[in-house]
Amino acid sequence: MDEKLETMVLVRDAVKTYRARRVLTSLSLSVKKQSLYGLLGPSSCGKTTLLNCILAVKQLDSGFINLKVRCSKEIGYMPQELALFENFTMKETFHFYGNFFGMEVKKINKRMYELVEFLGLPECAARPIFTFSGGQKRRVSFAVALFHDPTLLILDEPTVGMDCVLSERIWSYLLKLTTEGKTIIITTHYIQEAKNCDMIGLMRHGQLLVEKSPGQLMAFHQSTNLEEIFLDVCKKQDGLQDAIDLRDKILQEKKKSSKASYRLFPDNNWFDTYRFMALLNKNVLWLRRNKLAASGTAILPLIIVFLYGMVMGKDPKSLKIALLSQEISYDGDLGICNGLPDSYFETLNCTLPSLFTCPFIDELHKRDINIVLYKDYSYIARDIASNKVWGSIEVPQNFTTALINRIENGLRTEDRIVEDGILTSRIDGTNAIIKIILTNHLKESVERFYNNLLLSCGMSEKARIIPMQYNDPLFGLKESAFDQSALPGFLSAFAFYFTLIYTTSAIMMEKVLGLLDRNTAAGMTYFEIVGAHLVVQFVIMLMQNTIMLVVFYIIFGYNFEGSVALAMFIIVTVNCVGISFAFLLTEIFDKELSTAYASIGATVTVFMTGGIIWPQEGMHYMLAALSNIIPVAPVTKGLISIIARNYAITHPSILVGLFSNLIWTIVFTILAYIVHRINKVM
Ligand SMILES: Nc1ncnc2c1ncn2[C@@H]1O[C@H](COP(=O)(O)OP(=O)(O)OP(=O)(O)O)[C@@H](O)[C@H]1O
Repeated sequence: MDEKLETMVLVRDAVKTYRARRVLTSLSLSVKKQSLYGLLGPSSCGKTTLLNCILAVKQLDSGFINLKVRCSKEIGYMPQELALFENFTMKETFHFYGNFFGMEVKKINKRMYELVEFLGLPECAARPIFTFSGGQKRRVSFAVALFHDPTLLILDEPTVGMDCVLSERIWSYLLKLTTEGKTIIITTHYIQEAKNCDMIGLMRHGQLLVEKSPGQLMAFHQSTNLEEIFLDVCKKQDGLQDAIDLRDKILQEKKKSSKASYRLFPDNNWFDTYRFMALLNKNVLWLRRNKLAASGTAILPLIIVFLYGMVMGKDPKSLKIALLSQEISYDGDLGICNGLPDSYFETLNCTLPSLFTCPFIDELHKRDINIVLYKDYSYIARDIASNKVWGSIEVPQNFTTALINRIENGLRTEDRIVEDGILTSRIDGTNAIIKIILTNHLKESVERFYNNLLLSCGMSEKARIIPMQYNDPLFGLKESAFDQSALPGFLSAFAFYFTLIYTTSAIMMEKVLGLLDRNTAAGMTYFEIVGAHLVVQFVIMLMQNTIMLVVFYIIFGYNFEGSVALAMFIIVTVNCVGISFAFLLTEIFDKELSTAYASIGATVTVFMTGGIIWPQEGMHYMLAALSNIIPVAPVTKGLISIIARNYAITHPSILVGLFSNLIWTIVFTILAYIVHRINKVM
């Protein structure tokens, strides 16, 4: 059989819907080997969708596609979008695709010079592509499709943005390629351009209206103007619209029972070392080219951990408290309390040298509380409202005498006198942490003041001691510090966040630019994308984890009881959850912004449910039960066990965390793969 008459691409009864919207309706098309096939039609008629289905980037709902190629290497695809790494130079771009297709370096260079010359591209191959003009960028994209000398070329509007001279050159080059054995499918809006094609397919509303050679079309419609012919064909289709609608209805019914089938590339491996290495080099090169993003992977963790070390858990200093003492006259300062001896209580003997307001104030000063004297409560209320003071303490008029009376008379003290000897405080509740800290300081100050007072009044130590003794904790620090105890939780949440944002941004960039589709059409598999990103991500996450551990435990000196290697291992498992979740998000969303919102939402959820900001024991009981299975939450307990308790990997709290991370990594990866498959069909 004459090879030229053999069919290279055969599409039969292709039906494709995007959600409920039908884009291809029972479309059949056949492209002969070594021919130039022009697929023409108005915008949105479904040309790109058809090409994507031919390239197996998308799947038909029903119908049949057969390609006479042995592997994806035999196809060259130029998408409508640029689909180029614009930070790469032209040379790097050609080398990436050359390596991707397993070409030798010598051959890559030879091909590069040929194409640069033919397409009139800038001589300086070392210039990044973003410095090129729009037309030059399109020519680089065209060159990429031709680069590995494929047998079947699929070009989606290659001449857009090119001047008529260049466009003419490209058409004659394409014709020359067909004489050299190539088959070409080309889409264009410029209908007249297609007069050079061997065959023209006129598409409208997802259907192929006509499939004839330009000569046949012109003879049949007695016109040399393809645009006129196209309009003529469209008018006839409009006349037939009712019949077509009826046929569509029948087809819809048929579609439910028929399945799509493909005969594509039998030897398209799920993993190819050339492709993998090219992708890996590309990821490394991308980091080298994007110095800002690369340095961000180190600077962001540094900034965040330094901020944590400098901000979290530090006691608020010089908090102002209003003092309204009816014992001491208001004169704007605390001069009346000046001159207290250092060993005040030892010389006091329940009386002099001053009123008891003063030693109490002294205790507050020792805790860095700033006392401001007031003469009237209305001023205090005004200043609390405007945040000038954090609360108030009121000292009754006979505070000193009432206290002495109470100490001397014990249980016999009258109620009225007991009341006169009681301090009243009112702390602003708008900031819960300051309220807790101030209340604690007040309690400690009163306790110490009262204890010393009892001592100075000669009360025996046995009677003075409060019936509670606080021993050192078994684990953790004696002085409970929020920053120390919250650190394991923050470590795991940060590890999740850093990997999530890096992975989502790297993949979304490629997706939005159309690079994922271009490379998928060129044979790149899901496993190769994931693998190549994992290798780079692994190095980055080890660096980020090391930065966090070094800054927290060496520079800031937080307490670390357990094994650093085990902590690192646990954090790496959190990274794995972050990466797999990132893959899922990038499959679900098409826009970078949506992925960013989802990443922030997920990180906030990890912070809220991981017992980091507030203990899990305080959660709603249903959520508290769920927190044991929410991603990352269980591992926080495991990290606490390592960092504060020096437990081994065999401890149940650590095993549960590891198991949870393993399960979530697997679940997210499987879900990402399922959504990836669904996206092809949708
Ligand atoms: N992923 C998608 N989800 C939903 N609708 C889509 C999707 N891709 C394309 N469409 C819709 O399908 C229709 C056909 O789109 P397609 O890109 O195939 O048209 P086209 O003929 O190539 O148009 P143009 O010449 O303007 O590129 C359009 O209405 C488009 O909005």
